[in-house]
Amino acid sequence: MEQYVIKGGHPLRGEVEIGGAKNAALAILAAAIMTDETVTIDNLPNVRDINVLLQAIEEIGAHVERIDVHKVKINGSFIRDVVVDNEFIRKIRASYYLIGALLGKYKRAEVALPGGCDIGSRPIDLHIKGFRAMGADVDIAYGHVTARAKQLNGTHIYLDKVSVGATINIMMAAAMAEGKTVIENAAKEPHVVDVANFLNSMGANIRGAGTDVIRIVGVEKLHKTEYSVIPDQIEAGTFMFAAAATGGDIVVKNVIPKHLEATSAKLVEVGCEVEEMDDAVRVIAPKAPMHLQHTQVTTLPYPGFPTDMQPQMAVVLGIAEGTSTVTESIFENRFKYVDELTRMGANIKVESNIAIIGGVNKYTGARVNAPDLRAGAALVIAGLSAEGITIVDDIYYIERGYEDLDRKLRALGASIEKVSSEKELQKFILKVS
Ligand SMILES: CC(=O)N[C@H]1[C@@H](OP(=O)(O)OP(=O)(O)OC[C@H]2O[C@@H](n3ccc(=O)[nH]c3=O)[C@H](O)[C@@H]2O)O[C@H](CO)[C@@H](O)[C@@H]1O
Ligand SMILES: C=C(OP(=O)(O)O)C(=O)O
Repeated sequence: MEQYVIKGGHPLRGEVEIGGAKNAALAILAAAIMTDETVTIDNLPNVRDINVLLQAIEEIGAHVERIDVHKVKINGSFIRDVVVDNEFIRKIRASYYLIGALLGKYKRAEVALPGGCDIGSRPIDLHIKGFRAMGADVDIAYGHVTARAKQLNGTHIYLDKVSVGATINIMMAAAMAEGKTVIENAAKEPHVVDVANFLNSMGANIRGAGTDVIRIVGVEKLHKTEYSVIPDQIEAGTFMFAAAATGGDIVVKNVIPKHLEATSAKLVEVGCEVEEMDDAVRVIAPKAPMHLQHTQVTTLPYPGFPTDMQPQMAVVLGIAEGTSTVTESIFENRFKYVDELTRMGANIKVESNIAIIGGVNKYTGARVNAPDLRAGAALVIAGLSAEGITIVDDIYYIERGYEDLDRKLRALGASIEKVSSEKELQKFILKVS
């Protein structure tokens, strides 16, 4: 089992390059099978979830050619099967996009129920409501979602909750349905816009992505394209908070600063300087962490503060002066890092969906478990700012969504190593002691 071992206390300095957005790339890879022509996708993050989805696409017959670790060519004309299931695909969330993609193209799909981080109950009722409204029969049995339609028809759908997954999934199916679909109360996240742009580059007719009403006129066929995925706002934000927690000064490159506005605003509230450039942001943190100031944050759909940044922000607030609150309004089980952080000296009380955080002077190193992807990243940040050695177990979760996190942090001056044995762990400890 691999672990991160971190010797805290080094302010991050220098430049870091951000990769492609995992949550955009996953949907785009699924959508790529909707044409029989070859699609080239660049700026993919080289992370576990992407590789799992590519394998699943290959297993149903699509040709996947790896140009390099960030670029693939996909040809969906060889697909012979619409049943998607293996032990890995069951663990990722974005498998659900294959329902929309296969249903749109072949009018039938059978896909294992999605997994993903255990951050709440995460139903897919809105996805199903959308497919049914387009005329599909949808059943869930034996751990599979089965959807079939003689013909998919455009429809008018109101999403009762703002859902990224349902918005994108319905948009994909509707791209090849008969007639016009209107999605109301749609999610506005940058990756929704990126998937719409990708589909449009294949000949789809989607308007309004990025607003809360998306209009799609179905087309009969989609065609080849070459596309580059947008930068990952969550990876970028994670580095920005890591700079804040360590009293650092970093330039985060290859980002779209507009996508980072909520994160930047919160960093300014806690006392950091944030400088926006064309495709980069610089974060300059106050030198001693306790010079950070308390604040309040509530997670909300975009353009609100992202739930995927909530644990990382909480770690920063844990070493800020005064009492802060973090309200999680999207997922009911996203405070699983609190017990771990408490073992590092944090003072956090959770009441319902609110974490009340009393700032402490510093964290102290401990052995902690990554309970999920972003909580794991948050514990790495805590380790970077802590006194002493922190060992983060279960980094499998972190690698679902971060490419080379340890290498990128080391390039910023952090003392962090990925180890896979007790011997390697002891060697690192000896080296840094
Ligand atoms: C692979 C991927 O892109 N994952 C992201 C996606 O997850 P995911 O697509 O699962 O999240 P949604 O935006 O759909 O969920 C938002 C809220 O709607 C609820 N809901 C959703 C669908 C549904 O059919 N019924 C329902 O009740 C969810 O339980 C949640 O409370 O968006 C989340 C919110 O930005 C992010 O945290 C995840 O990183
Ligand atoms: C929750 C996340 O991913 P998933 O939806 O794939 O579990 C995330 O990216 O933070």
